[in-house]
Amino acid sequence: MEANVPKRKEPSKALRIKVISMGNAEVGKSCIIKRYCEKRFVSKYLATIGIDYGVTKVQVRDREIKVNIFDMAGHPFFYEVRNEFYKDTQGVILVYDVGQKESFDALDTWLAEMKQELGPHGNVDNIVFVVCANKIDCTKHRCVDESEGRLWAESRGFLYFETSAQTGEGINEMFQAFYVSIVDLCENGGKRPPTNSSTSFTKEQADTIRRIRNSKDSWDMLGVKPGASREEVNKAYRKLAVLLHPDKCMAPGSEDAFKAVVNARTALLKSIK
Ligand SMILES: Nc1nc2c(ncn2[C@@H]2O[C@H](COP(=O)(O)OP(=O)(O)OP(=O)(O)O)[C@@H](O)[C@H]2O)c(=O)[nH]1
Repeated sequence: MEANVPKRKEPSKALRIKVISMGNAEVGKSCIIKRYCEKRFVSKYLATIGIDYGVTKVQVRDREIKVNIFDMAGHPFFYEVRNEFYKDTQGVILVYDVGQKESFDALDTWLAEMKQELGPHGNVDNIVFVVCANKIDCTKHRCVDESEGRLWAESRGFLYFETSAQTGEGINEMFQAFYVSIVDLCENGGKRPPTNSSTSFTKEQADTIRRIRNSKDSWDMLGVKPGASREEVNKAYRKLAVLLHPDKCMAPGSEDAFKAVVNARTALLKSIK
């Protein structure tokens, strides 16, 4: 007869993962990693030469994770060193400085560099990306706001966190969510699980909000030629209002974009005789 002894749960095998950091020089990649691993902040800038490497252990749910972190130098000079390290990566920490617009604009270039190095068979859909909007303690110099950063990240299915390596704000939360997503990915057969936010708005909505933000005047914002008729303005307005109405669109920045469109239409109708 079988003894009625509850089976002891086998501890899950430790998982080995590789993560890399990416982003322009001086945005705070090394400081974010140091803040998490060593609980300290280094105020003096010491440029990473090529690559820094470290190993750390973390616990996610009941699983032990051995993390190999490759902290990549952001300076273009180190491209030849970096390009060796993109392969076999499960997670990417993509960092920009909220006070430096170029570092935000460069995120696309970083993604392109990685895709190029992974080659035609490499698939970034099987990698967890977390975007860190870093240096949020420097409020006076901030020029990339939260909705802009969040929109960029979430429209690509990436995680987004506001961080300060200096104060520690957002750092633990960011790493925790990052590692949980990587474990989910590994347990999901290597496919990135959908984030809630990535499914709550469409690419068309995200692209439209970005276009509205970058428009140079009210005509441009509504997507009509200068001198367009009232009918053309109203038609363009209705299309945008349906797309961006706050009841229908959950994309970051949609409320501001909707208000801007309403104001643009009012201003144009006033000016058209
Ligand atoms: N105020 C503030 N300064 C920060 C923060 N994070 C990093 N810094 C400073 O920004 C500078 C650059 O930080 P690093 O972490 O070395 O930057 P990096 O992105 O690793 O740079 P590379 O190694 O050249 O790619 C240093 O002087 C840091 O002290 C932050 O959250 N707030």
